[in-house]
Amino acid sequence: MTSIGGPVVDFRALPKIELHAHLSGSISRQCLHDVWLKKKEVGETDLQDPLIEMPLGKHDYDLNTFFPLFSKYIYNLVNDAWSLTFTTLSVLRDFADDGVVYLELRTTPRAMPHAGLTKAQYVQTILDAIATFEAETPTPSLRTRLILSIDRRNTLPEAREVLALARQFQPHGVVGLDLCGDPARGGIEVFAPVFEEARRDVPDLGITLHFAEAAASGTEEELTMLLGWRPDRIGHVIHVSEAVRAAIIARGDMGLELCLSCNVHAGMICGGFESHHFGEWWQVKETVVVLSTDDVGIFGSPLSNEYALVAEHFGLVRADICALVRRGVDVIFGGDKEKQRLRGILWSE
Ligand SMILES: CNc1ncnc2c1ncn2[C@@H]1O[C@H](COP(=O)(O)O)[C@@H](O)[C@H]1O
Repeated sequence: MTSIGGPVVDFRALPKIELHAHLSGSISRQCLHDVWLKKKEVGETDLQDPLIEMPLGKHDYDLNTFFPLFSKYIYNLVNDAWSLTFTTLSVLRDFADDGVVYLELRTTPRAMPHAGLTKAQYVQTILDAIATFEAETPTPSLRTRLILSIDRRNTLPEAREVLALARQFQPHGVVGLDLCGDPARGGIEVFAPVFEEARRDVPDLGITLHFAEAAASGTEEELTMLLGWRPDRIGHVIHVSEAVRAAIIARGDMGLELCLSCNVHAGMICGGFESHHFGEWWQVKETVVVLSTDDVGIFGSPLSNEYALVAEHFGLVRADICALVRRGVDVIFGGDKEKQRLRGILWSE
């Protein structure tokens, strides 16, 4: 709650939309611990307790220590249909409890050979968990859609497979395609044909790209190429030159998924919250800023807290906060009907 410059805002009660949340990074440590306990009981894991691996309260993972959390730990723990369903349901519950009413969850399709799960079954399992969650909630206010991610480490055939899965599952709740992964990994120009095909052949599939997250992925050459793939939204948007900034503005109505806590805790920007580039963008009329959590399980800041942070550090008052949330609706991938539903739910003032 805050009373800065106007009536108090209960940020948790404030209905919010979340457009940039990675499934595996959104799992709470307690939930990972519960999975671990269950697997330990039946002798299915030799992994260390997640609460030791990632102690509660530790959020200062930088880009070197962050990515291995997935490849070396979380992917080895969440490695079958049961744990995938269990963790997905827990993530949905956490977002709903935090007042999120529309969620675009993103994930990299991952085969689980040890459990006999293909990438298609991985996607299907998550969509089933979303359907179960919506069916079990008496008056479901949270609606969830899925974005499939291409990881920068993927090969071209793997990237093509992600697009094929997105097309296959589009009628069942997949609404977009993402490019994510370690920004230190170069060579992403190989994915150009995949994103070009998506834009050309599946125009109603949204495209969002991790953009200028690190100096290595913030070269003029890479960013010009990424803008050439005609994304609807871009994420992080940190290392941008004046020329790229102008190109983003000139595009008009580009969604900017900004993740304050992630960027500050991971040391991706210089300085604290008050120096975050949210301050440079949120009043730019030609773009649409959407606050996002990125990986709430790792960085520990739910979406309600991201709103509290911008109120505290950038002086947004209640009317600004409500306008910021409402504006985000323009760039969701969930279609006009969902936009209409959201406009009826979100606070006007
Ligand atoms: C700094 N923030 C970030 N930047 C880039 N990629 C990120 C990320 N946070 C998460 N991921 C990507 O999402 C995967 C985990 O979720 P899923 O298994 O796909 O659900 C990570 O392996 C990484 O590739």
